[in-house]
Amino acid sequence: MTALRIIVLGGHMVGKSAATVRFLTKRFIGEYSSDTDFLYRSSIKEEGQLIDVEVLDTCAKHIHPVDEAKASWADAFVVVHSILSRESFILAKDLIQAIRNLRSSAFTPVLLLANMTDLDHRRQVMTAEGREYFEVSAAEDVCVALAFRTFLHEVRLAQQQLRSSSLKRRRSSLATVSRRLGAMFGKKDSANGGAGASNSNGICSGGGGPVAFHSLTDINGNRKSSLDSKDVGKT
Ligand SMILES: Nc1nc2c(ncn2[C@@H]2O[C@H](COP(=O)(O)OP(=O)(O)OP(=O)(O)O)[C@@H](O)[C@H]2O)c(=O)[nH]1
Repeated sequence: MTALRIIVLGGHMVGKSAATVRFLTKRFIGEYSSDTDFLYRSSIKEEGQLIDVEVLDTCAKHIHPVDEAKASWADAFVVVHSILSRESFILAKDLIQAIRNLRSSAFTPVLLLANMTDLDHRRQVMTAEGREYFEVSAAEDVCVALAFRTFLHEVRLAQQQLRSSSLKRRRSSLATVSRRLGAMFGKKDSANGGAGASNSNGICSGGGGPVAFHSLTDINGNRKSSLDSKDVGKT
């Protein structure tokens, strides 16, 4: 079984734990905790192979939410902010910079989650600004699983490709997977009676309007993929 280690980072009360638990629902071992870092272990099936996933849900109360030890422990990073808080968005960007400074690895996948889209009327952070990311609602379970699953999928691919140490081959393969995922979620969307759809900008929309925009960035801020996947609505 292959292991994958993920750290979830972000400001206070942005929904890190809610998103983590939502993703790991029915699989997580341990308790929901908001006062300390909390490590979840789970086995997730990925293309017929069981992956041992460890997710470290960090506590925003720490002065240094990510240090060298954590940065080198992790294979990948999920940075969460709330669309209701510009401050949390700025912190998310700072955290990505901190990860960049701490990591020695050339490839460090980062997933940005913009949480609390169910409270869109109170939005302070626009989808058009800043880098691309997934928009989710941990409370209403919108796009959380899609975001994590897509991320895990691409991280695994990148790891395999790194092993074969061909940068050119890696880029090409990521694009292929992106297309496959697009087709896969497109089918699911259609099977759900068109509950979700995405426009030409890749913004996913569920029954209630725009809910997700997604991509991966490496630690240098370079976009790792451009997915055309359709929103699966409530995943
Ligand atoms: N409306 C709404 N509330 C949410 C959402 N995600 C989380 N919450 C609520 O926001 C509060 C904070 O969520 P947590 O998951 O504990 O946030 P956290 O980032 O882990 O908090 P810290 O303890 O500061 O690290 C809780 O009351 C959640 O129920 C969401 O998508 N929408």
